[in-house]
Amino acid sequence: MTLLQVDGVTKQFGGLTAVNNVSFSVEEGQICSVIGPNGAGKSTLFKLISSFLVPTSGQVRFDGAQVSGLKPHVAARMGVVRTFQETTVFKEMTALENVIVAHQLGLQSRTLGVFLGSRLARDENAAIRDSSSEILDYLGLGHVKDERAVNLPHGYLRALGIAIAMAAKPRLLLLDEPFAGMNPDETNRAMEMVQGIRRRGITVLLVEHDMRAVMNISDWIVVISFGSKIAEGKPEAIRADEAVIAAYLGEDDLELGH
Ligand SMILES: Nc1ncnc2c1ncn2[C@@H]1O[C@H](COP(=O)(O)OP(=O)(O)OP(=O)(O)O)[C@@H](O)[C@H]1O
Repeated sequence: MTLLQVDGVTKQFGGLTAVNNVSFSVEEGQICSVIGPNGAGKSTLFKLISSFLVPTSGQVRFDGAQVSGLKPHVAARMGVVRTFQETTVFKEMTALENVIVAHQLGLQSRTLGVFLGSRLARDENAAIRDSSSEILDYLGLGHVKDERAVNLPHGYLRALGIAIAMAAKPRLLLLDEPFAGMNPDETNRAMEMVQGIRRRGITVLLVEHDMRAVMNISDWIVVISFGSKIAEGKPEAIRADEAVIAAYLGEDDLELGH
């Protein structure tokens, strides 16, 4: 079943067309990656899909409903959740407290805090704590859950950003360059984490520069260059695609996953 449909999406900034009539779809249960050289328009496309930018033309549909133009938190409530940058992690709080707060923020917007102080609220708080612990355990962060975020190494902080997004119970999780700045060990752990997220039944769309990681974990890859889609397909086909190879020529990290 098609979960996400990107339909002829274009974004112009003044005279510059950052994303040019891009269409593709993501099937439920897949890991789909959007890749492209520097400045190709990946970040812009990511923001268009996560409703942080409104397309100049075209639309994004999720589970049949239009999400482009909605406020990001409304799209999130529908199940389209993006990871949060490290800056939105509360550095002085522990990893567990961060995920609990993320759960509570979601809950607050649903119930307006009407249960506050009630027995139901206490039960709900216990459930939130359990669910938060479970997410951290699942993502391999169980042993650092009582560590303050400020003390966590880079890779763990990234994983915590994913844990925070998981608290919003996504159907589609959008990951913005999840492997950027990671060493090979961290990248391997992060790749396992993404596969684990999919095993939980969550569809994953990631935007990434790191070809190697993308080749290893993706079911489907969409390649953009200068704002336009130049190829899409399975990793083996993308690796051999001449337009893709040409687009990446001259990049420092030309690594088509070999
Ligand atoms: N808010 C904006 N205003 C004007 N131009 C923008 C804006 N955001 C992006 N651009 C331009 O759109 C083009 C695509 O940028 P974008 O950041 O989406 O590319 P990218 O593929 O994510 O690049 P990178 O891999 O370097 O992050 C670039 O030329 C960029 O300068």
